[in-house]
Amino acid sequence: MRFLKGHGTENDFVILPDPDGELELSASLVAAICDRRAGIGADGVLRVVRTKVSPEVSDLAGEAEWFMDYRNSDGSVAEMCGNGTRVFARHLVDAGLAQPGEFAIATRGGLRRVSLDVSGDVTVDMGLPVVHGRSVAMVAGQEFEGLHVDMGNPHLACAIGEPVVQLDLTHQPGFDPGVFPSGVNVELFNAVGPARAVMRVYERGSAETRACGTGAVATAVAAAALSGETTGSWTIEVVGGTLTVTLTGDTSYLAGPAVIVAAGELMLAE
Ligand SMILES: N[C@@H](CCC[C@H](N)C(=O)O)C(=O)O
Repeated sequence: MRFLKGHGTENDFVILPDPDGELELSASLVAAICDRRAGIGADGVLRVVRTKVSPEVSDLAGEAEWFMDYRNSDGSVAEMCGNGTRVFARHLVDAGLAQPGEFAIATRGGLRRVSLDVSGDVTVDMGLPVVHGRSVAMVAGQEFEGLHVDMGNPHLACAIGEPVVQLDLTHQPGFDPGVFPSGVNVELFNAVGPARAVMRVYERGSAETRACGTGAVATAVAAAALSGETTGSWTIEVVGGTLTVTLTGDTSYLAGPAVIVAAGELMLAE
């Protein structure tokens, strides 16, 4: 099986081209591929499959030729992945499967429009963030309150007082299962200046990652709310680089670099 490896601000993915949807991608195979010692190593897998042969999203086939089938590194399925969408778009263009410029990608969270610019940055229209109210996360024995933001997938973005670099994010934060019955991605951030935040994230299904695109948008929404704003452009510093989030009131955009770094043949099998 051919694979590629790519990342967006060091949120890294194994890309599996499977245009006709022939691959049986079990949770255990995904976990084996993402294993950083015994596999290739990644935060998740992006299966590249034609939308029309993907029953989950085949209704989107008229608008998007390709479906990003995203899996977390533990093999679980997620609705959306912002950085994954950007890396997926980069792969489609590099592989000649899409024209540079603007096009749509099908995800479980719906259609996402992407555009590539000459600098190499990829921007995704992430849709309108949906704010559900406040909830709490327990991180290393401390309780933090945050904003519950739905980006297609669930987020709890918490502004905290202590520097995020000092946090112990080794373990899955505690959360209210009544609020998040399918789990949650937890962002911890420091608002560090006008329209700028430093963020770390513990992702559902993947542990701490060096960036999370949907989490960056959730963080921008929570940081904007702190200063009574709902629109504007936010710089989100993540462990793996810098992302730009623009909130328009009607939708949100996520922009940043996305690169393919390797290609090869996968020897792992079920
Ligand atoms: N890294 C992603 C989010 C991936 C999915 C997430 N772990 C979930 O289970 O919802 C991003 O860049 O958005």
